[in-house]
Amino acid sequence: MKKIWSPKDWRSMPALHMPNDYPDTQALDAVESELSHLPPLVFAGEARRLTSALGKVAEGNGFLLQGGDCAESFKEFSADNIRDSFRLILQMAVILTFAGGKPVVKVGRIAGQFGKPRSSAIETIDGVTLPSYRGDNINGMEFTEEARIPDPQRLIKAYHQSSATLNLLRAFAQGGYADLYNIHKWTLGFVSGSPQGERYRALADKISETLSFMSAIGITPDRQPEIRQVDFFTSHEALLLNYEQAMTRVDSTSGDWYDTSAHMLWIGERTRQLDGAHVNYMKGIKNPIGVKAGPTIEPDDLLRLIDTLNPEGIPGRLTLIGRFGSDKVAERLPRLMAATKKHGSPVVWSIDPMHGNVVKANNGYKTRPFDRILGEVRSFVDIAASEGVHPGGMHLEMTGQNVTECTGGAFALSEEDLQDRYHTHCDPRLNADQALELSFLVAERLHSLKTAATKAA
Ligand SMILES: O=C[C@H](O)[C@H](O)COP(=O)(O)O
Ligand SMILES: C=C(OP(=O)(O)O)C(=O)O
Ligand SMILES: [Mn+2]
Repeated sequence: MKKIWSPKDWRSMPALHMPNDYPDTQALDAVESELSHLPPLVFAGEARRLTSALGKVAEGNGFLLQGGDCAESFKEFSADNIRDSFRLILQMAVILTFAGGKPVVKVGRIAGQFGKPRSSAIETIDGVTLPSYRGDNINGMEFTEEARIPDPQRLIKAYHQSSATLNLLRAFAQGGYADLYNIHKWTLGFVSGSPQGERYRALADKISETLSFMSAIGITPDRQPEIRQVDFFTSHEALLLNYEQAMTRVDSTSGDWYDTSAHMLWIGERTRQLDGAHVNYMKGIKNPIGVKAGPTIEPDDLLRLIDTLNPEGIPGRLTLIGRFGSDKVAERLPRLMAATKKHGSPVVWSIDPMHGNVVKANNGYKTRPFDRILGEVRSFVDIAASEGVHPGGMHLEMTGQNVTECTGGAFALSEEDLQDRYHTHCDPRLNADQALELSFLVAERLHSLKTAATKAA
């Protein structure tokens, strides 16, 4: 008889990258119990709506834009930061929708993206060695012995920050801010004078003209509420399975298990072992899920993951997030796409051009050159076209703030510039200007693909 899945089954399996050095395990148990009684952050019906939107992407009728911080933090938590990330995603979505002529599904790496898997468990500075920082929901970033001790109360704080973040996002998405008639107002302060700001303004002018035309022929917001509001979804890496387990609830309408900590969850590159705890947990929840696929994955491994995570072949259930590096994508991706196409189970193919393109600058900063990021996305689009697969999405680490963390872009940020505003708690993010530039360049590629397909038809 088939064993019935339970949200705690993962506990008997190898769980990589989970902290096992909480000094007080009873305090951790108490926190997990407290979390399991706190209200859900998202509802099953919303997660199902995202699955269905992603199902359309899997069919080739849409594009997934997923992005946000590498690691959210307690320190950078503010209404302005949330607004800036939200409007950056809206702007990017407008650019991509206009070029592709297809709906853009908007998913933030936000309201729960705290825990980080690290390459090394320890960090040494000036001869002092301490445990690595692992995300604000585990320990503190300051380089002191005390800060680096895991504290379970941080999970509670992260829950409440996620809840407040979601509350504001829902208000922005549904309460008028995302109204397409506001399209000019979304321009971020520091971007407004840049080449990308100019380009965005020209696009916004065109859209405003279109809205006036639509209104003149009777297509008004009271008839088409989509003009006034957007669907915006949240996501994070399902790394801390004790937190995810505590947020897992049975949906009363379907009787299915949902992880109510976010609409979409994904499995990281370091925790996608077929017989590991993370895959076991993720196969039982009904949310739409993603899995990162890096340069070491072979087609057979990927097909086994697809069969395990989406045995019923539900469209929109599974997103594959490639992250190879601009120098490896051409060698690794074609055979993976060919294999998933032949296999036939529906997937969304997305690209994360961030995690395979990390370099260490001469001054020690961890950075990512804009050209490599762009290069990986362009290769992804071209490879998908030649394999007959839909280039379904893009997964980015970015912020609405004017940071200097990735080199290059229209302002040609140099390695020396990195020290000016390097604020990330983990990996370097695209700033708003770089993210808009990338969107325009990717949009051009998607547009020429669309034009070529129309001509061939
Ligand atoms: O975000 C992804 C990983 O957590 C991150 O790239 C790890 O960084 P590290 O190599 O500095 O540990
Ligand atoms: C940890 C991450 O990436 P990956 O699992 O692809 O290394 C991440 O997306 O922050
Ligand atoms: Mn990262």
